[in-house]
Amino acid sequence: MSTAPELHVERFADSATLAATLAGRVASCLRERIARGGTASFAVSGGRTPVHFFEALSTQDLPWAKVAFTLVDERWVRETSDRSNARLVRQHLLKGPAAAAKFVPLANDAPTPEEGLFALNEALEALTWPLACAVLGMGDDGHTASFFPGGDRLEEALDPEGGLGLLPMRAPGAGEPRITLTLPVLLAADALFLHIEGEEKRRVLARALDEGPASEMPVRAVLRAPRPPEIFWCP
Ligand SMILES: O=C(O)[C@H](O)[C@@H](O)[C@H](O)[C@H](O)COP(=O)(O)O
Repeated sequence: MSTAPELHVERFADSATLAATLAGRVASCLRERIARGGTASFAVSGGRTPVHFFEALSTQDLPWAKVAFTLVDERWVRETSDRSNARLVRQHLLKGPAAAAKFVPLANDAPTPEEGLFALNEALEALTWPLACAVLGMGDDGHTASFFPGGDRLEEALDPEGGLGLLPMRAPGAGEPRITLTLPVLLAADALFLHIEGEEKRRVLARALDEGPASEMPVRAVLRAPRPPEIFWCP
């Protein structure tokens, strides 16, 4: 895989080994922040990739009652939908020791993300900002979070000086309307991880590391940040 020199790619033999290591890293970030400030928060991505990681994280030995977390992004669907990232979190992460953490979902009963935004921003005040860490995923189209190619608010979401932490997003490849943390909020985290699995994602990452506009493959905005994410990959 060709990478810019400053990018650190950790390769693992399989998903279980990757999950255990990433869960340990996230737990260390949280412990460090709790030691400094008493509480800590993080954000995770949804999709299909993070199931093993969620399971591994849920068993970490942490003072979970001091932890609050949210999603990096969410599809604007009910939690009964199997497209709901909150549903995935409740099934695979918010259980065992981790059930003592506070989970702030990124969707509510409002008909649209625009109408739900105010209440979500209020709910997010329960988190400790900036985040101790955030774990991103990546789609085959080069999106990360809900930074989709062709996203109607992509420019705003990727603006390093943007004042908003949470934005609705609609895009041709996104399916439902989405809601997403913005780039500055993610980059402000103490640590940022990009978790990808499989040969296709490896090829997508290689393309993203080439020159080209971030609007075409928005994950580039993260990869080109002054402090890029640590990349976790397995076949
Ligand atoms: O809600 C979402 O879709 C995600 O948070 C999204 O950004 C995800 O990380 C990628 O689409 C990868 O998804 P997969 O893990 O399903 O490939």
